[in-house]
Amino acid sequence: MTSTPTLAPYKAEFLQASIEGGVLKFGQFELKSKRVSPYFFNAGNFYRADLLRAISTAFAKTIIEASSPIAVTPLEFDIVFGPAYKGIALAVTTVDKLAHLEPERFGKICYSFDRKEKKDHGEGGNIVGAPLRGKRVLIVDDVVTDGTAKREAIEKIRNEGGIVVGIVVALDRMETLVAPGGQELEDKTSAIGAIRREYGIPVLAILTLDDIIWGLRQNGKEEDIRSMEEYRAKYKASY
Ligand SMILES: O=P(O)(O)OC[C@H]1O[C@H](OP(=O)(O)OP(=O)(O)O)[C@H](O)[C@@H]1O
Ligand SMILES: O=C(O)c1cc(=O)[nH]c(=O)[nH]1
Repeated sequence: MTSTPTLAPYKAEFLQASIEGGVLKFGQFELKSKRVSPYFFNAGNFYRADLLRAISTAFAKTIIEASSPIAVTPLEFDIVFGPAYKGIALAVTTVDKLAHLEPERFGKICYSFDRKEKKDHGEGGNIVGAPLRGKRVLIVDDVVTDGTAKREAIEKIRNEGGIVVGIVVALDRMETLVAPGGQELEDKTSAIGAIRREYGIPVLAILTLDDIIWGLRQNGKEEDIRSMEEYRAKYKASY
């Protein structure tokens, strides 16, 4: 069984803020897939200034790392796009944080997000923020469950003439896909792996299930560690 030997300080800080802020909870939760999980990451709970700062810092640092000129394939983008609703705050605050941390490179980076329902009066349309046509777009969001919301975002961006260059999520749950009816599949592919293959784009995460288990081992409860390890052994994807 794999486990992260250590975490970058910004990831460890993000993990700690997520637990302390009640964003990452342990117990029993039914997922969108109908699977019962011993943990749940509710990005809707990042509503307090200090927590928002923790998540935007973690997104910005993950993006800065991936776009470093010394990375194998540096991520290059013009716009950070957050799918409605929870992605909106993530995109806006991440752009602000990128510009703050690296003003030379990211001082003019833009944000954009979609409306869930098209607006047919005033300025109209279904995109708010920077126009996407001809621009390289990086999607940020909380988690990937089955990938439906990410596929919809990709289609919307492409329909507006944007070029999707990658996705960064807060958490990679590292688990296998589930059939629409909730049945387990023989195939051990993850939703993130399926998106990577289908669109040929990088999908990065600030934290993974392995990271959370590593963090719990430092100062978590024995029973949480046990149920998380059992869950990982049962559902871990092969990617
Ligand atoms: O479908 P996936 O790509 O696997 O992602 C699952 C998404 O679904 C939820 O958001 P939802 O689309 O319900 O919108 P919300 O932000 O308004 O809650 C959740 O917060 C994820 O972002
Ligand atoms: O699978 C889900 O429904 C899901 C899991 C999770 O950890 N967070 C979330 O918002 N949704």
